[in-house]
Amino acid sequence: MRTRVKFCGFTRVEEAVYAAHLGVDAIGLVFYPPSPRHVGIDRAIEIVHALPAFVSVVALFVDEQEALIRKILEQVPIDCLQFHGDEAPEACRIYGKRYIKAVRVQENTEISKIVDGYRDADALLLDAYDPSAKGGTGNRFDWGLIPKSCSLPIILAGGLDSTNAKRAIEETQPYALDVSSGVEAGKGLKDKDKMAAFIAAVHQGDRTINDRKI
Ligand SMILES: O=C(O)c1ccccc1N[C@@H]1O[C@H](COP(=O)(O)O)[C@@H](O)[C@H]1O
Repeated sequence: MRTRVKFCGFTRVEEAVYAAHLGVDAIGLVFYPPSPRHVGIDRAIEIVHALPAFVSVVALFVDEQEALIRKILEQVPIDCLQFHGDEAPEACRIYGKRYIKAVRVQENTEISKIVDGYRDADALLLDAYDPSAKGGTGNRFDWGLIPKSCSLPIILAGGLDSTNAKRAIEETQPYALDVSSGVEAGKGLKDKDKMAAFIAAVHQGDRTINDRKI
């Protein structure tokens, strides 16, 4: 088993290429204008074209207009969509693309019920709820709220960094980890050392769970 990793919120070509060379599985581009990590179409194209093969590109949207999503998809080679707002299942599937539905988890969130509506999603991303922001907050949520079994692969997000990634894997065994703030030098600027430390922590977590299975 290997836990996949997505680093989200790149705004610079060089940092995305560095992440790819560290072995990240996916890089996220934030097409949400209020975010400090927001990228425009031209910069997104530059970043995607600089990446080596076998690195997936995920486009993150928050309750975005269909026309703008379609415009971005026409111009930027995107592998997967990440819907981080209150998008209904029908709104997520109309593009005919792989998609990830993000859920911002609170004490009373009925994760299993939500999954029923998004059965055709490729994964369910669980992030911390924050009333003042839609994501990328660096906040964690209670991992005890994650269902023990789920019909969709779970991507764990929210406040991850190199100090808790290993434990996150050991305790929740997700399909993937997604991190933004925890590998940054400042909002929208990735830190090479933090990215490398995060990947190393994921390898350690994977070793522990693989050893347990032997
Ligand atoms: O990164 C953002 O700015 C962002 C904005 C709006 C919605 C989601 C956003 N990012 C996603 O938030 C989670 C958690 O991020 P963090 O590691 O806690 O900073 C992650 O899935 C990002 O893809």
